[in-house]
Amino acid sequence: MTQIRFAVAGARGRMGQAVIRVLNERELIVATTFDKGDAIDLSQADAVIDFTTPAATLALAEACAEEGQRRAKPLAHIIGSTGFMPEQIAALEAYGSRNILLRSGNFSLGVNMLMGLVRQAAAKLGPDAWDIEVLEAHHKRKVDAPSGTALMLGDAAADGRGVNLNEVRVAARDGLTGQREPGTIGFSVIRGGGIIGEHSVLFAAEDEVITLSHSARDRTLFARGAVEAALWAAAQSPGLYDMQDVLGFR
Ligand SMILES: NC(=O)C1=CN([C@@H]2O[C@H](COP(=O)(O)OP(=O)(O)OC[C@H]3O[C@@H](n4cnc5c(N)ncnc54)[C@H](OP(=O)(O)O)[C@@H]3O)[C@@H](O)[C@H]2O)C=CC1
Ligand SMILES: O=C(O)C1=N[C@H](C(=O)O)C[C@H](O)C1
Repeated sequence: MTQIRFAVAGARGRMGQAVIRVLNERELIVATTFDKGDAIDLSQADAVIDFTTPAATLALAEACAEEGQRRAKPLAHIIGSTGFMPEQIAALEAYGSRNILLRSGNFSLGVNMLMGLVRQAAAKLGPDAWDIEVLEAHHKRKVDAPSGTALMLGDAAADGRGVNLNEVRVAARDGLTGQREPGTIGFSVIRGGGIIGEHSVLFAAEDEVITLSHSARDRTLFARGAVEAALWAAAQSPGLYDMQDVLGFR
């Protein structure tokens, strides 16, 4: 089998550096790396690993599609960037007809496993007795909130209850908020120091609380998952995929 050639976007960033380390450790081919302001040349790459920003990811999706037109096999675009607005997600997903597009707010096995547990718990613990709250904590340099992972966990909880997260989401509380509305899913955010990524989903009833949580100890974890995802994606057809597909959890 021919070896997959990788491009790394956001190469000087925290995740870009971790991805390059993992690719080198695994003796995989790093064909090109680029950052903000660099020209994007994907002519030697089969898969692009992208931990940048929503705007950079959208531009890269277009570059992948244009490069894909020049060859028989489309490019795999592995997207770890978070903080997308709904209209940006729609624009990005349109590239699923031209690129192999795999996006996840968290590439760890643990969080993807947790999503299934949260969905299952939310399906059993109804809104009359159980309130769902998602808590997350990250380092002080993170620029988006709630985290992509928190939103994935919120989505899993909403899915378990058969509702749309956008219709039940409470993003912030401050001042005279009034009592909690039954059926809502609240999000709380902490930013500080070097915290890699802490996520919990609380199911709170009158007399008991269940907490399902995940703690990331090293961001290499996400880089390893993204490289696995890219190796998997390179063998797929154009379409929209996520880490649940890679792990066979769907
Ligand atoms: N899905 C997952 O498992 C994970 C997702 N993330 C997400 O990944 C993203 C990046 O995180 P992190 O590495 O910590 O952030 P950093 O700020 O450390 O890195 C982002 C990098 O992207 C670069 N960049 C910005 N714009 C462009 C552009 N137009 N083209 C190419 N590169 C560009 C930045 O360059 P410059 O500094 O010059 O602007 C920077 O080097 C965030 O959205 C974060 O939430 C993080 C960890 C895990
Ligand atoms: O910005 C980060 O650092 C992280 N971002 C992702 C997110 O938004 O969920 C994943 C991880 O928690 C680290």
